[in-house]
Amino acid sequence: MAVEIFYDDDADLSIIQGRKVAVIGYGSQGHAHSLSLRDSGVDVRIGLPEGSKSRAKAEEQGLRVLTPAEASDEADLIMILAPDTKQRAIYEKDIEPHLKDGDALFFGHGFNIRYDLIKPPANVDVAMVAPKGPGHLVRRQFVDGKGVPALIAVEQDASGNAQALALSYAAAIGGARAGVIKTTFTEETETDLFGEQAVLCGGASALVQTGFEVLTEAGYAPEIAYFEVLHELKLIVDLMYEGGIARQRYSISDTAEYGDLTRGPRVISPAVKEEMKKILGEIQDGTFAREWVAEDEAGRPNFTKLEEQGNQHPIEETGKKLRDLMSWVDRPITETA
Ligand SMILES: NC(=O)C1=CN([C@@H]2O[C@H](COP(=O)(O)OP(=O)(O)OC[C@H]3O[C@@H](n4cnc5c(N)ncnc54)[C@H](OP(=O)(O)O)[C@@H]3O)[C@@H](O)[C@H]2O)C=CC1
Ligand SMILES: CC[C@](O)(C(C)=O)C(=O)O
Ligand SMILES: [Mg+2]
Ligand SMILES: [Mg+2]
Repeated sequence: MAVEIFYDDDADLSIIQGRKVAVIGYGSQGHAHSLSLRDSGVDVRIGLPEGSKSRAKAEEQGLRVLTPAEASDEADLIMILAPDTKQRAIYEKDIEPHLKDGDALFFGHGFNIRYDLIKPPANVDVAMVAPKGPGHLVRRQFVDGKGVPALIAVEQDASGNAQALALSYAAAIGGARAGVIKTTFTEETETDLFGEQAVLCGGASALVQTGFEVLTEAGYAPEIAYFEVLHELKLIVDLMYEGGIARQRYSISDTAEYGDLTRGPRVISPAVKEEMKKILGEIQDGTFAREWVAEDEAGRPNFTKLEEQGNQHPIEETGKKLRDLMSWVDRPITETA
């Protein structure tokens, strides 16, 4: 099915400039949206609980910080950029009581609507602006005059103008410089979860760690293994980003390309594809969402254990030592958050 893609010329920035926006949360996405909205001439306030460690960062950037309830009450567009597992409680306590006719409730990811965790009233617009990239790069690219593509979706169009509002918001954070695709909450949620689990985060991290293990367990130097499977991965992916897999293959040696063509499918074998399909099925039927919500409610025991195991992986120690010797590589994640 053909998608609709919108660019800056299709967006009317004055729509979002006429709204009072509350951004709930000031983490990876929250800081990027808030600062870029402000730089685009939008009236923004931040909603954070008293005692939140993000408060100082937002205030240092000159943003007005209120509690989530105060920010929701004052605003007529509320963008929820708190962690997905916290959103339902925040919505019920701090947002829902303050929703008025004509308000808009915005999300940066469709999880809570797709899995029926939040059920907004009929008198508000419900829409999504989901950048297809990490928040710190959403902000960095905006500042550099570029943009990260974004998806927009409208779940509920109470005003009759929700799509134009979402597109205007997306343009204000730089998304329409790169392209804004119209989708649904369901399509965004399922493809985003699949992408991060199977390819971008889960798949890539496991590929790199396993490649490092195979080389070092065979007696090769960890420093060489690190450069080979992690550092150089960025340089190879940069070529894919610029010109697709074809450009990557144009730049590498024909020896590498023959290995790529014949060995790649042995690593990502039909069994791996079957596992990817299973993972997609668990996303589609709600198994993953139920598991993640229950894990969070239990205090994240498995998450914490696995995160710690990842931090202890030998590739991290080797990488830190090498990155410290390349001043241009280990740049601060962002100047702002
Ligand atoms: N990370 C990313 O790049 C992407 C994220 N998204 C989506 O964006 C949303 C936000 O994710 P992300 O930016 O990663 O989140 P982060 O974990 O980076 O930041 C969460 C923010 O919410 C704050 N917070 C925690 N509890 C509350 C509360 N009760 N009330 C108000 N604020 C609270 C945190 O404050 P404190 O400092 O006190 O913890 C923090 O500022 C999610 O829906 C996610 O799926 C979408 C695309 C990409
Ligand atoms: C790839 C992970 C992501 O979906 C993102 C940065 O887009 C996320 O949820 O953080
Ligand atoms: Mg994503
Ligand atoms: Mg995601």
